[in-house]
Amino acid sequence: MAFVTHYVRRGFSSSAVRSVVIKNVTIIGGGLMGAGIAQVAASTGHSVTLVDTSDDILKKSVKGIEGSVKRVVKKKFADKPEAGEELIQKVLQNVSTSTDAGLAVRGSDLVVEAIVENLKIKQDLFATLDKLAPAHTIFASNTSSLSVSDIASSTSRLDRFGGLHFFNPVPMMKLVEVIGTSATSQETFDSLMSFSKVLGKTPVSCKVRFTIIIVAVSCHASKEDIDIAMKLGAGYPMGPFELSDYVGLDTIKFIMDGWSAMDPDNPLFAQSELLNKLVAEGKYGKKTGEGFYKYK
Ligand SMILES: CCCCCCC[C@H](O)CC(=O)SCCNC(=O)CCNC(=O)[C@H](O)C(C)(C)COP(=O)([O-])OP(=O)([O-])OC[C@H]1O[C@@H](n2cnc3c(N)ncnc32)[C@H](O)[C@@H]1OP(=O)([O-])[O-]
Ligand SMILES: NC(=O)c1ccc[n+]([C@@H]2O[C@H](COP(=O)([O-])OP(=O)(O)OC[C@H]3O[C@@H](n4cnc5c(N)ncnc54)[C@H](O)[C@@H]3O)[C@@H](O)[C@H]2O)c1
Repeated sequence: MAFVTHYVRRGFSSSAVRSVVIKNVTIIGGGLMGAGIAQVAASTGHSVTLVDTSDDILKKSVKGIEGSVKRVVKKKFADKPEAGEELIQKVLQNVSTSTDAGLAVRGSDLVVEAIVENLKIKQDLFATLDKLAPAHTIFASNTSSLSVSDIASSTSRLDRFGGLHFFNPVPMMKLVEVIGTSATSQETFDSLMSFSKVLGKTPVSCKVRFTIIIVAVSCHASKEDIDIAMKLGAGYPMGPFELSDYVGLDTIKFIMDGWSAMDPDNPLFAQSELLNKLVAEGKYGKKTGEGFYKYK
């Protein structure tokens, strides 16, 4: 099923409407976020290629997608199990996997990157893909904290580059931040907004930083008290420590290190000994079974 995204070029009448058909989506990075983005794209009829560095990781990604779709179906199709099973199969049929990003992007209309939160690695990936993807292909990064302009700077398609910042867990969170750089064309920005809506998300074009997590990690009250206080006092569904374990302490450390490198004198970005210790011990949170909290 192809989704035609109509847009009006800036300054042209609607008769000049050009359409971008977003049907084939390549997602690079099959971790927490990439697998979730692949799931919602496949669930809305897109043909998805999920790329990661090994078949073992991709097998785990697809297993995670299947488990997540089953959780959604269990609720949505409680009284129609056959229809639910049909949806599960349909979603899985829409997802193919590859360890060759260069090959995968050859047929893509949109490439969404959700790899490790490291600027150089993202830039190197996009520089390679820029030479192999078709001219019309839009590139988007799911980065939490890096400048989309900096990431885009390694490519020649600055007008067809933006940010698509999904929130974790992707199947449940409606919010998507669509980031346009000063070079992003209106067509690209509109296409990313329309694509997010087709996924059933609510796109906004702004940047929200998670200061709450930074402040909490530097607090000296117990993690349990802080989490309880934020849930019961501020209505958060998860406290900052619980959320950090959910996001991944490795990712949070990448973000903190990036911000402290950009703004070394800002006390908000001072190194956290506790966070550094946990990451050094491989305790990344829910994804490794232990972070600030232990998981069964
Ligand atoms: C230093 C700077 C740090 C920056 C950090 C990076 C920030 C990043 O860039 C932005 C973010 O993402 S920030 C992060 C932003 N994100 C947040 O802030 C998240 C805040 N947390 C929440 O919104 C809720 O706790 C959850 C929705 C996660 C869980 O819901 P809950 O009610 O608390 O508890 P529940 O019992 O678990 O689930 C109930 C039902 O929901 C369904 N379901 C759940 N997960 C599912 C999945 N993955 N798939 C499918 N379905 C899923 C399922 O039906 C389940 O029922 P079941 O019978 O168990 O199958
Ligand atoms: N975790 C969150 O809550 C969250 C939320 C929003 C945005 N983000 C952003 O999304 C991105 C991914 O975060 P995550 O939590 O999914 O990380 P993750 O560690 O769970 O997954 C990253 C995946 O990328 C793969 N990868 C790394 N380099 C690669 C390459 N060159 N080619 C292909 N695959 C590669 C890794 O093998 C891994 O499977 C980061 O930029 C992060 O800032 C994370």
